[in-house]
Amino acid sequence: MAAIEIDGLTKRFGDVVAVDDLELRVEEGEIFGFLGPNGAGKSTTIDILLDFIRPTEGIVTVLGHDAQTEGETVRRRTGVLPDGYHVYDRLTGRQHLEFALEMKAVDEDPMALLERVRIADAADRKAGGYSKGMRQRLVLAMALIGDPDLLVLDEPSTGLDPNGAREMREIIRAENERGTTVFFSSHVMEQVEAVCDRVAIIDQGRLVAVDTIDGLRDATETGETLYVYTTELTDEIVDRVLELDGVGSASITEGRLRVTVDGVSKFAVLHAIDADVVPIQDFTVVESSLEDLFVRYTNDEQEVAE
Ligand SMILES: Nc1ncnc2c1ncn2[C@@H]1O[C@H](COP(=O)(O)OP(=O)(O)OP(=O)(O)O)[C@@H](O)[C@H]1O
Repeated sequence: MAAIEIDGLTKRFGDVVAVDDLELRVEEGEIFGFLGPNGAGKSTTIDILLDFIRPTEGIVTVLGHDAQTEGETVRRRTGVLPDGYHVYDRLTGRQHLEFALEMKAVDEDPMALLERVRIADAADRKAGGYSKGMRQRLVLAMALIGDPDLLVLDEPSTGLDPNGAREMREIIRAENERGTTVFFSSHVMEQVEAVCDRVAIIDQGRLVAVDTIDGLRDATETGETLYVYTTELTDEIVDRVLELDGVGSASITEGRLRVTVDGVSKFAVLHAIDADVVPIQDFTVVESSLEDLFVRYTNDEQEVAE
């Protein structure tokens, strides 16, 4: 069964089309990345999944329930870490959980929940003194009450330092291993890439790609990019490099020679440049990044729209 099934979803706010005929299927047990630049329609889609807002058109099914007619069941089985969340500065972590458990009439151990998000040692400290990452994890602990089948995380890594983001990813993975499907929205490819099984990229409300991380990587420029520092750099040198075997592209970028290599060893290309074209002083190698792909997909879409 699909954990989330979105079929022909459109949401208009007056003249603004926030979501445009979106089709998406998230399988049970996946960590699914929902990626798009600011304003792409991510929050709107999440709000529709949880029936906080109603679609203009389309059908959304969450955990086998129609999001619109069975919104309450969907929300009961889903844990949500919203983009804008709030903690009470004067309450401790433990008090937050005790309060949330009472509200939901669930009998669980607050400490076990705090342990799952790795802030049990701060259970009796006031949340006002927590770091941003700890506050966020406290809200996540409240979302974990009742062992949800689906976790919806809206921009969970935004504003966290690299350690905080890594810790968040580890917690997400651990929850996923307990059997929870995770729907993870972000506008930063790097954060999604590190944790998700599959990724959908949306832009201006439209789906522009959906694939595994490896599949997306295959769709990017294959191979690697070399940045080569040479004793001399002219258009003629670039033309000569372009003629070498295995060179996909060559150009001058920020005073360096930028070369993409296809199907041959980068050392063969470097050797040929050094021996036949121009002496090499130094070089760096950069793996083609998914961030580049993301920028390309979303920029291309903008060009199409313009
Ligand atoms: N209540 C609303 N009324 C009018 N326009 C809205 C409303 N909510 C969202 N929009 C518009 O819909 C589009 C999609 O917004 P949405 O918040 O879903 O994007 P997002 O991908 O979540 O962006 P962000 O990463 O900035 O949160 C934007 O153009 C936004 O201005």
